Amino acid sequence: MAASSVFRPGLFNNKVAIVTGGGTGIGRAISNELLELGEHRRPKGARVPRGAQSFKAQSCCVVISSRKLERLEKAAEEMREKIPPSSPARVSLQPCNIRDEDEVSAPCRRPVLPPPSLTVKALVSSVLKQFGRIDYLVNNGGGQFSSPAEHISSKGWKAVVDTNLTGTFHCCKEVYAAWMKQNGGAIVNIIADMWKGFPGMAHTGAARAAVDNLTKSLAIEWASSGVRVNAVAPGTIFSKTAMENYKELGPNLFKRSIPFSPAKRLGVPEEISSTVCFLLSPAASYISGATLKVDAGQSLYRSMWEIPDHEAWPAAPEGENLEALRELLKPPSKL
Ligand SMILES: CCC/C=C/C(=O)SCCNC(=O)CCNC(=O)[C@H](O)C(C)(C)COP(=O)([O-])OP(=O)([O-])OC[C@H]1O[C@@H](n2cnc3c(N)ncnc32)[C@H](O)[C@@H]1OP(=O)([O-])[O-]
Ligand SMILES: NC(=O)C1=CN([C@@H]2O[C@H](COP(=O)(O)OP(=O)(O)OC[C@H]3O[C@@H](n4cnc5c(N)ncnc54)[C@H](OP(=O)(O)O)[C@@H]3O)[C@@H](O)[C@H]2O)C=CC1
Repeated sequence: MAASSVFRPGLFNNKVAIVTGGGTGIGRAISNELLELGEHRRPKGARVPRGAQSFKAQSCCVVISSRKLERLEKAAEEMREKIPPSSPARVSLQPCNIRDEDEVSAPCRRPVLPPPSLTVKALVSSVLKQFGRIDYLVNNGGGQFSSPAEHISSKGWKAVVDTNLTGTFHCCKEVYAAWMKQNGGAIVNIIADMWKGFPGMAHTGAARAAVDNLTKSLAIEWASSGVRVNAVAPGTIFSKTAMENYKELGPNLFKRSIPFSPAKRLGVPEEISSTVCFLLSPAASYISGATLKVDAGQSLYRSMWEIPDHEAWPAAPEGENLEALRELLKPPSKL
């Protein structure tokens, strides 16, 4: 049988992608997949086939972007080391805080070292200057902290909503205005398993549900420009960086999540990146406005939030049904 028609050699050749949060965790796996650096695609012990084409096939220019320059530099260097000399794949980095839409800090005219942190507008214009096109946008940069809703400060709420909802909107809007409106393209938004609410992370649940809805609106508004907009909702996905975000709570938070997955294991970023690349690829040419859950069924299963036993609930209305229920719940009479 011929090689997979979904990820055939050269699928992403000459395309340009922006991956926010592209230097760590899920974003790193997406970037690797687009650059075809994914060792995981090769079964253990399998020999590289003659010509080795299939393993550097999805050569693409990937711009990884997030706030922390050092992280980006390290990630870009590691990725570059893996790109075979014969491959046209390129990785470029650009610090940017997706919360900043406009040219608050104007980009420098001459290249400077280190690159300045750009606003979203400046990021998009810099990528267009450098590569001349933007075929794909992956809105993966984001996150949150864990807290009961009653303890989330207004500043904390805004930080999470600004990052995950407004940041995603900024990136979609700017890439559309500056390139995709005239030239088409594909956008994938990373959201979360917030289908049963997100107790313990209410801010992110609200922001991600909003992005799910935004995905649908943009899919329709931008269809006539040939822009497809989809989302991916991951289950609990382990990476060191994701865990470290929760500081000392991290290890326990991720370990504790295992029984709540029908798979009885956590996912890894490479199990998300394949779906994202599918949605970007021509294999998904008839898919828009969709959110794909990549969670082993977690969203259909148990919630991690424990509700303690309590008697605070409003009483049920009196009547024969309540009487029967009381009868059922009566402790068995002693003989
Ligand atoms: C396991 C489950 C599934 C996993 C899902 C994942 O997504 S894994 C992937 C996980 N990866 C990520 O999540 C990566 C990205 N995540 C982040 O960068 C942060 O989580 C962020 C989104 C809050 C932004 O943070 P930032 O530093 O840029 O924002 P800032 O400095 O502007 O702060 C604003 C305000 O927010 C508040 N506040 C902040 N932290 C806490 C806290 N721990 N506690 C309480 N409150 C907190 C605080 O009020 C603070 O102001 P203050 O009181 O200090 O004046
Ligand atoms: N891991 C999981 O279980 C799940 C993850 N997700 C989501 O998937 C995405 C990737 O997470 P994951 O890889 O797991 O965790 P990471 O913590 O490794 O990734 C988060 C990335 O987002 C970047 N980022 C955060 N804030 C901003 C910002 N304001 N502007 C630009 N970039 C930003 C971070 O880089 P920097 O700090 O340099 O800015 C980092 O690269 C996130 O949106 C996350 O919430 C959703 C569901 C589950």
